[in-house]
Amino acid sequence: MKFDVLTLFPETFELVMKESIIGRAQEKGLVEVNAIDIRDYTKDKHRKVDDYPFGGGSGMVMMCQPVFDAFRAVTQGLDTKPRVIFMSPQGRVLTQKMAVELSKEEHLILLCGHYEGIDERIIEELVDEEISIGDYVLTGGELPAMVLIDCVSRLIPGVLSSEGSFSDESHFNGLLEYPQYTRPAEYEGRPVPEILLSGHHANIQKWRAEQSLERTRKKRPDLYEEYLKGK
Ligand SMILES: CN1CCN(C(=O)c2nonc2N)CC1
Repeated sequence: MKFDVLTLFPETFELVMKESIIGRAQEKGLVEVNAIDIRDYTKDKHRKVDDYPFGGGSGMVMMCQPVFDAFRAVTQGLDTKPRVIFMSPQGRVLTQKMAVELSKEEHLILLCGHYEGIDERIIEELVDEEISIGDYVLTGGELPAMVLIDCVSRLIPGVLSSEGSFSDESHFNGLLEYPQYTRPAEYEGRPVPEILLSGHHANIQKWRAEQSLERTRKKRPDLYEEYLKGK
């Protein structure tokens, strides 16, 4: 899986994407994350990439030319145009289901905006889909892009140490994950549920399924309703 990220802050990615699971996935050749500096493609002698919005208003808007040329550099010579995702508060909010869908792609281009936004002609011409990580406003698209790369990459076979790692996780099956405990069996008078010490795997699995249902019902009734509909 290849992610080409068009950004004004490539160093942010290099720092975060070489760590932990994503870093190891890159070392294994399972994932490739390329941060492309949009500023390298400006034709302006002052390396300008933004300008004042037509019609007035506060803030600056990212200009077409550097983004179009960065896109062309990344897609030059490709037989097919990769799916282009613009990280935007106006997009569909990212869910695990969308992450599973995206993990089936071979190559994604993620466009990170900054300032007040980007020239609409970029979205009309280059963007296939806008994706948001939540209904709040961030400074730029870099953190949302890293969130997307993280939740998609961990679904790629071989990235997580054991494939079962994510099948019990929250949202994998539409429910929240059961409670987790580790040693000691009692901490300051607080015991671990007996069932987990029983070694009876069938009973443990049953208890965990019940816990997932119950905590989803309590913490996320919206997900619980969806889950019941799907049954
Ligand atoms: C131009 N810039 C505006 C702010 N922004 C977001 O708030 C955002 N992106 O993805 N989910 C979000 N929420 C990113 C893009």
